[in-house]
Amino acid sequence: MTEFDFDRYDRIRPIRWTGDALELLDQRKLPFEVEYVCCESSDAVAEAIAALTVRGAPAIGIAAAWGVVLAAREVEASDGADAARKLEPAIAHLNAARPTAVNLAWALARMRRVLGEAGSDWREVIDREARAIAEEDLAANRRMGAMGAAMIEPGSGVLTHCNTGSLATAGFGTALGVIRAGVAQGRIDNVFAGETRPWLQGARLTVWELQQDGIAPTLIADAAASHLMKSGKVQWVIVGADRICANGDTANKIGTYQLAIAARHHGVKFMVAAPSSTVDMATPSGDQIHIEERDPGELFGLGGVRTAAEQVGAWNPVFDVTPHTLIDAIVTERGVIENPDESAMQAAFG
Ligand SMILES: CSC[C@H]1O[C@H](OP(=O)(O)O)[C@H](O)[C@@H]1O
Repeated sequence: MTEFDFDRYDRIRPIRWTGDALELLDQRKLPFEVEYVCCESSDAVAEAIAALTVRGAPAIGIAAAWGVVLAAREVEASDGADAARKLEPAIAHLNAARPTAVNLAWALARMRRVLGEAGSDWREVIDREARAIAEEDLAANRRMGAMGAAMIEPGSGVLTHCNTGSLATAGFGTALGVIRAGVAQGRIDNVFAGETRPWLQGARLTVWELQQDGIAPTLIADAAASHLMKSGKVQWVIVGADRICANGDTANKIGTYQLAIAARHHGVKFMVAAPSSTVDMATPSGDQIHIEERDPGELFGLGGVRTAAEQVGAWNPVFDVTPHTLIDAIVTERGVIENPDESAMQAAFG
């Protein structure tokens, strides 16, 4: 990977700190409009996270960290402990914006911790911490890209789900980072992307992102995944994660679990790529993960046009849990865990 030209493959930045405000690339408008939303308060950041203006597990953690910096503009405090007390309502509000991705709580816990230890320079301390969270995420993604790609045989086809690229992170991406690196190294010949209904992260975001890099993806309906695997055109399913538990069970975008079941049935390998900030050793297994349920209205139409019959009921869980037994490899910046289970996770993260 020393030869990898990151500048060529890593140009999208979904989160920009101006020094006074947080600019978020509005993912609700992509791929047709590339427009940044300007957040000048922590409430605006919390709202942007809840509305999916910014989305993707690492990206919402980074945005929330900058949300704390914005909240600090409204507070007078003598030292970090005093500031931490006064900022707690804003931090709690940010934390409640979305429940499943642990990166949000993780980033806010980091901000709380440094505040608690800071003196009168607490404003600079939290500014530095928010910047560090973003920079570390980018570095982690680049490392994961190298390690994940190394597992893929040259000439392979891969299938991915949802959007795990630059848009979902500080840059480069998790699963999509592995795919970018794999394409650049000539290991991956074909990239298939599932639409990812109902919000269409795959069709609207992943496909657009890959096109920015000059990579031509093939879009499939989510329902076509098993048929694709049976055709022999993919050797790996590569996905991101919103929370990885102490036994390796992994929460990710709804539809991931059925991809893992189908992959095992067809002898296709299944890789999860996520930074260590997505690992939650305090949650023993997937049974304890809070699965976000969004507005059933997301299922009733497409692009503002109603497609469902009137007065129908709907259930809209937006994540599911893949049991660790269906995962061949978890890749974080700390290394690769093959056949993850409780003891392998404990050895890597305990
Ligand atoms: C590397 S992002 C992880 C994760 O975030 C996505 O969810 P959402 O679009 O609802 O924020 C999806 O599950 C990705 O795999």
